[in-house]
Amino acid sequence: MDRKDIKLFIYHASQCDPKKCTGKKMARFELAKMFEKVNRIPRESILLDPMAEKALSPQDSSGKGITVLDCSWEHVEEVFPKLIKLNLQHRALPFLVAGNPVNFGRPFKLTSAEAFAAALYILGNKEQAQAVMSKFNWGHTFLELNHEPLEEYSTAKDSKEILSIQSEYI
Ligand SMILES: C[S@@+](CC[C@H](N)C(=O)[O-])C[C@H]1O[C@@H](n2cnc3c(N)ncnc32)[C@H](O)[C@@H]1O
Repeated sequence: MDRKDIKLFIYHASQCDPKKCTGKKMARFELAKMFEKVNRIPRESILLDPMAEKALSPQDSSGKGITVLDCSWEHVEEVFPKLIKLNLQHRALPFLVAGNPVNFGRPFKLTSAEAFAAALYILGNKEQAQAVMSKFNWGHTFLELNHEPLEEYSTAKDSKEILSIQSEYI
């Protein structure tokens, strides 16, 4: 059993199709708190940022929660740099492949829900990761496809070791 659920936050940039948005669905199920103002992002939370220099590892402190930026992939390069001045822990997820039908099999390009599940798994909250994925009919596929790397990442001691494990998969 997970020690304690990690708080999940979504900064929603209102750029996606609300019917397909995985962040909105998580908020509907009360699995994450969603807001549309940058200043609501909890300071010192982990921001899942695909362009971050540092990879997420079990060493990271999740006490202030995990934040995902739910925006269109076309805008990530302009939106993330605007958040640099906030006091957040920017972290990239290591090599994992998408299990959702839109980007199936594509490395690194995960939905918000997959990004949360991956981060929770790496940080040791495997049951919470499964609870997030259980709301999506392709959710089990994401966890099955990535079972081996996720298990390995969850035993890494730091970000450097995460990169060394990742190199076995790339
Ligand atoms: C760009 S949005 C796209 C959301 C999509 N429209 C949906 O319905 O889920 C996905 C977000 O998940 C997180 N994310 C996805 N892949 C990631 C990765 N490889 N590393 C870090 N964060 C990632 C980021 O916060 C990113 O902004």
